Amino acid sequence: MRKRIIAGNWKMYKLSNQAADFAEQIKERITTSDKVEAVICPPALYVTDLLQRFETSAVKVGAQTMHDTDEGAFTGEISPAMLADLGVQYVILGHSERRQYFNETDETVNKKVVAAHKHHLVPIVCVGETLEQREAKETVSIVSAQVEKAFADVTAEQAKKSVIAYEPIWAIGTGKTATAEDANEVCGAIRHKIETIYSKEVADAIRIQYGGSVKPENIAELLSKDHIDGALVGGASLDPEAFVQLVEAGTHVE
Ligand SMILES: O=C[C@H](O)COP(=O)(O)O
Repeated sequence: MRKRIIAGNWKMYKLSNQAADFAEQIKERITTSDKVEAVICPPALYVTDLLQRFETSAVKVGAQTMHDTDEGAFTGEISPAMLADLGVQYVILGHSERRQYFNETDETVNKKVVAAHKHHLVPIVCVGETLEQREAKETVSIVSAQVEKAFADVTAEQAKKSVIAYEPIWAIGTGKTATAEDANEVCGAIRHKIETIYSKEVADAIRIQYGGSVKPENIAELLSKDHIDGALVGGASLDPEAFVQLVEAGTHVE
């Protein structure tokens, strides 16, 4: 069975003392488990502090984005080499907010996925359709194309270690969740796409999360589905109690 992954994407929320309080509240409550891993992706400014606070905890730290080159004259950017140097293990790439507000494209996402693997960072590659695309029944073709482009030049061994987050854009921060059946169907289509690009072995190994208004109240049903290996959580991950409950669901749900 694939190890589940519950990742909190804090986006641009929390001041430093709030980030520290959160870490202190959860660090001893989340313990190492064979079934689930927990990742917090804070604003980049807090990465170092959280890495220290979680040093003896099972909670891992991820970044929300990065540049695709090791260094250079790119004011304001953070490189994969810098993240790896600090001990960051995960990086969210191609989140729909990055695509919408910061001009990220399938091509730039692909460069970042390749760069992440070069530095042994696990990419959480986000894909998802708009409401318009869903209504036009284009969901599977859109996410399949996003996956294909994101994984260009990524080896099978690297793909196996990757995480894909299926996040329907219309479900992000809206309180609307895809039904567990719909989410599972799309995650299954993504797994099938990975099988056609690589092999069944890679498709069986890669972890696919669902994201979009995931909360303690709806995570159990989502995790009970075959193709859903975890969640990428925005709003609910800001609350320590809710985050602990989400991770606990990862160990309890069959
Ligand atoms: O990265 C997380 C997603 O954008 C979901 O955010 P949300 O849980 O607030 O809907």
